Amino acid sequence: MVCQLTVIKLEGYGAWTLTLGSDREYALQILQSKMYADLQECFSAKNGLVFSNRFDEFIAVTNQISLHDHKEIHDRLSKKNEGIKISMTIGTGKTPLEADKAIQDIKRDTKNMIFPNIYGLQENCNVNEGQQINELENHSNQNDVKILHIDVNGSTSIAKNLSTYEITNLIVRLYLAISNSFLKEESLTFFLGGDNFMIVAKNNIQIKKVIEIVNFLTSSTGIKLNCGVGNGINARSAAEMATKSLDSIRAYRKSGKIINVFESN
Ligand SMILES: Nc1nc2c(ncn2[C@@H]2O[C@H](COP(=O)(O)OP(=O)(O)OP(=O)(O)O)[C@@H](O)[C@H]2O)c(=O)[nH]1
Repeated sequence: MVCQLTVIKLEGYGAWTLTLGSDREYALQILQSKMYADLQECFSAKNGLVFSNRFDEFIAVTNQISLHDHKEIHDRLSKKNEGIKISMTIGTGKTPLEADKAIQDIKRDTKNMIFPNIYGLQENCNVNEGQQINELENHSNQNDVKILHIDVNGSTSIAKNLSTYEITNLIVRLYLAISNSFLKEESLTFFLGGDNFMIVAKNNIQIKKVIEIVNFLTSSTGIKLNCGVGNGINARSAAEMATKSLDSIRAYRKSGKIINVFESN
């Protein structure tokens, strides 16, 4: 039962932004969104999923993605963005929060730099005959990844009498409430756009607990939420199942059956 996360950071970014002068914001926004697109393309091709955490750093769920794969992506993106230093730190834990905290410690110690600007724990790597470290021991065939896809039930009608920015304010408040509740369960929430959130959850969270949290969020915010739960051997397959579960909730609703939390597999 292991969650593998990779934090991707733009290193020395703050200082580098100053070299662009004051008329820089548009350029930074273009760079950050292109970087996110490139990372999502590279990691999703290997069945991972990247969340744009704070725009200048990204959190990817990388179960089943090897150190060698990371190096390949790192080389490709470094070549494409020569002025910018990218770092990747790979960490594992029993829960997503534990993996995130491990990353913090791994990055602090330079002896954990396995390749230039790629950090990880040596003991998580196999050494092959050529004494080259090239694989993380992460090829579990178990459904280690659990992802929840939450969206607002009927957001189109809720938003009818609100302005664009008033809707944003509502979504931001909702984001904070979801993040706070799931962080207590060592699970990490990300905003996807529109009225959608994904939670990288600890894989032994009970469905009973998820229902309790979703009901608490609905009663404390006054906003009805639906939550699809998915499990998979990697992030993409877990996210696919979570979205499938959410689509099932919509299908049930159409047939008159109201369910707000559903797990497909
Ligand atoms: N990232 C992401 N965004 C989505 C997805 N589905 C819908 N959206 C976004 O969410 C917005 C609202 O769409 P819906 O959630 O379908 O609308 P709704 O009125 O809430 O309808 P129900 O969810 O069926 O209750 C859309 O404009 C999209 O921006 C999805 O699977 N992923």
